[in-house]
Amino acid sequence: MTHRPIILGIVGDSAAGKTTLTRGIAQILGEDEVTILCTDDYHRYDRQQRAQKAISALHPDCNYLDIMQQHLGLLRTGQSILKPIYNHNTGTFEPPEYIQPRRFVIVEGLLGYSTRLARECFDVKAFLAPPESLRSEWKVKRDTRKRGYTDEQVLEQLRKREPDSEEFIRPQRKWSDIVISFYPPDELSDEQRDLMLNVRLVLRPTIPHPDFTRLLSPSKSHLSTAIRLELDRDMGKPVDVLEVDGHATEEQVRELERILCSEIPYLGKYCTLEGDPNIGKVTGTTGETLQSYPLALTQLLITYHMLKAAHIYQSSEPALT
Ligand SMILES: Nc1ncnc2c1ncn2[C@@H]1O[C@H](COP(=O)(O)OP(=O)(O)OP(=O)(O)O)[C@@H](O)[C@H]1O
Ligand SMILES: O=C(CO)[C@H](O)[C@H](O)COP(=O)(O)O
Repeated sequence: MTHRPIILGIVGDSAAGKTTLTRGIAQILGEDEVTILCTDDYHRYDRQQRAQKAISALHPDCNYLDIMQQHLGLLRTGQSILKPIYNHNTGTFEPPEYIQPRRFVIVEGLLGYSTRLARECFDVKAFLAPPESLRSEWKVKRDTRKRGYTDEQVLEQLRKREPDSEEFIRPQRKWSDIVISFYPPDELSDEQRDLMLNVRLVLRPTIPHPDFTRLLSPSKSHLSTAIRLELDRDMGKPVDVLEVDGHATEEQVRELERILCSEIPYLGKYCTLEGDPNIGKVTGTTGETLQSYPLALTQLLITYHMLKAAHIYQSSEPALT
C-alpha cells in the first residue's frame, strides 16, 4: 500500500530554467523518489509539421492538452501512463514510454497550467519568469550548444514566438503559488553576472509558506544586506516577496535555511547545505559548474512545500491500494 504522489508543477517559457530547477529539486528529494515529466512530449506536431503549419510549440492547439491533463489526473491517483516522447535532437516523436509515478512527480513544461483540470492536479505550482533579456541569453547559449541551432535561428524563433509567449505562456503566472525570477544585479560585468544572479520569489497566499516574518525582527537586521522580505502586489493581488541576492554569504544563507528547517523538523534530513554541498549547483550555459545560493534557497523552499504536502497527505488520506 502506498499514498498518492505529490505533484509539483514548474511552468515557464522556453529556456526559463525549468529543467535546471527540476533536476536540483529531484536531487534533494532523492532521484529514486522522483518521476520527472516534461510536457513538451505532448506536442501534437513534430518540428517539420510545425514549420509547414506555421504554428509554434507554445500554442495550445499545437499540444495534446486533453491527453496531458488526463495523464496528470492518472498520476495524481497513483496510476501509470503511457507517455509520448518528443526528441529535441531530431524534432520527431519516438515510441511511448511506460511511466509509474514515484512518491514525488515533477511536471515541467510550457503549458502545464493552461487548463483548469491540469491545474487541479498540482500540489505546488511554480512559475519561472526571468527577465526576457536573460532568458534570451540562456536560450541562445543552450540551443546553439545542445540543440544544434545557430544564434540567428534562435533569435528568429524567439521573435516569431513572442506573440504566443505573451498570449499563452506568461498569463499562466497568475495560477502559480510561487513566481521565481532569477535576475542579474545591475552593477556587475557580464561574466560576473552569471555567477551572481539574485532571485525574487513572489509568494502567493495560495499555499502556507514558512514564517519568513522572523526576517523582519531587529535581531536579524544583519541579513537585510542580502535577504529581504517585503509586501507587494503581483498581477494586482497582494503577495509577499522574498529577495535573495547573489552576494549573500554562506552564514546569511544558513540562517535563512534554519528558518525553513525549524518549522518542519523532517526537512533538515533532506535539505541542509551542510549535509549536501551540491544544493544550488548549476551547470552554466557553457558547461561550467556554478553554485548559486539564491538557486539553493529556491530549491529548498520548493522542497519544503513538497515534503509538507507529503506529510499532510500521508497522515490524513487513506493509502491507495
Ligand atoms: N538559475 C540559473 N542560474 C544560472 N543559469 C541557469 C539557471 N537556470 C537556467 N540556467 C541556464 O539556462 C539554460 C536553459 O535552462 P533550462 O534548460 O533549465 O530551461 P528550460 O526552461 O528547461 O528550457 P526548455 O523548456 O526550452 O527545455 C541552461 O542551459 C542553464 O545553463
Ligand atoms: O520551446 C520549447 C520547449 O523546450 C521547444 O522549442 C519546443 O519543444 C519545440 O522544440 P524544437 O526546438 O525541438 O522544435
